Amino acid sequence: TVSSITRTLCSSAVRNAAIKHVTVIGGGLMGSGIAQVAAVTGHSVVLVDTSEDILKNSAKNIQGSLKRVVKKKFADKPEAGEEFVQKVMNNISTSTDAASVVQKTDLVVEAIVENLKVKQALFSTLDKVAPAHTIFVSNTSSLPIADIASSTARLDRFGGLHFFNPVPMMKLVEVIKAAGTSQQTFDALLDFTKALGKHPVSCKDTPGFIVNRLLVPYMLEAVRLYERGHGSKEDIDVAMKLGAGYPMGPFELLDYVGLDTSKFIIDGWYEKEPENPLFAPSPLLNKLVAEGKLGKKTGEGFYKYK
Ligand SMILES: C[C@H](O)CC(=O)SCCNC(=O)CCNC(=O)[C@H](O)C(C)(C)COP(=O)(O)OP(=O)(O)OC[C@H]1O[C@@H](n2cnc3c(N)ncnc32)[C@H](O)[C@@H]1OP(=O)(O)O
Ligand SMILES: NC(=O)c1ccc[n+]([C@@H]2O[C@H](COP(=O)([O-])OP(=O)(O)OC[C@H]3O[C@@H](n4cnc5c(N)ncnc54)[C@H](O)[C@@H]3O)[C@@H](O)[C@H]2O)c1
Repeated sequence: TVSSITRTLCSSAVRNAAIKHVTVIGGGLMGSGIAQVAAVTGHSVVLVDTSEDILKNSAKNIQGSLKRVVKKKFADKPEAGEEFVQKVMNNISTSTDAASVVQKTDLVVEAIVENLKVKQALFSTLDKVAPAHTIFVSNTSSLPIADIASSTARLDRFGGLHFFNPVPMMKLVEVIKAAGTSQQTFDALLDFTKALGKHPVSCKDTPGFIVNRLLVPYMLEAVRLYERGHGSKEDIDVAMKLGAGYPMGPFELLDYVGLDTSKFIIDGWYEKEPENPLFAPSPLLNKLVAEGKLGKKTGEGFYKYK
């Protein structure tokens, strides 16, 4: 029955775990996925964003993604599938006021815009109102965890959890131990990652951790290859899919990740290491972002959608 499946998903691991209640800040691409996965695995989740309209859209996206999962899992039992979606959605509430909801939370996962000052301002506010035991993590793609944590007085209870897009499908989570992160916090984050059904890898607090330090320069090299006229976008994408076994080509993946997020990442690294040719800005990427063509999420990036 659906209850037994839900019971299996919401395993006793969650009942005994240190992290039961999770606040996810940012209901965009990543925050919605993180909230979904935490809710599916039996955690109580509050999803926070800046407006009710955005949160309505986040809930719609989570429901859409759950329906894709259910279509397979409950192929011959659509009613049980509906019940499952409802149960998961019941584990998620929403709010536009982070400070008022963190009072009961064990973990705050931040997935807002990739901007150090904005992230610091958020954590500095939350640090004053969250309970002492609450662990803070950022899902940042490229910023040093220690720089974000410096806005708080809980360096030992601050770390990184870097998820991958689309969160419900991607098995990896990079767990980042910054200079101040305590072993107890790091262990709790490893346990939480496993309770989500994900595979953790341990990372140092270095630019791009593991995946993005390799993936982002690769994607930018593809844009530069295209800018030089050495291949069409379509051919470069097909080449990397059929010749290197990647599920998406670099242009498809840039559109999927978001061109604004990709630009934030590369600009930040360029500022720190302007002599590194792998971090050089791309005129084409900058132009698309200036035109509001941010990829799949806005209907157009390197390609058109819809
Ligand atoms: C920059 C950041 O800091 C870090 C990052 O996140 S970098 C980006 C990392 N992500 C990647 O590299 C993604 C690469 N792409 C992929 O792995 C795959 O293309 C993909 C899993 C996204 C989609 O798979 P693909 O076979 O191409 O397409 P599709 O047939 O639509 O989907 C495959 C399955 O995934 C499911 N799926 C895809 N997206 C989903 C979602 N958001 N929710 C639920 N299910 C989803 C589909 O239902 C489908 O299931 P089925 O095969 O059993 O029917
Ligand atoms: N897109 C990816 O593939 C990916 C993968 C891993 C990590 N990340 C990182 O995750 C974070 C979020 O990325 P995304 O792709 O989900 O972005 P997104 O633009 O889809 O969503 C960000 C959300 O945060 C909200 N927000 C902004 N400021 C806020 C605030 N002060 N309080 C509450 N909500 C606020 C926005 O309204 C928006 O809904 C970034 O740090 C990004 O680098 C992105």
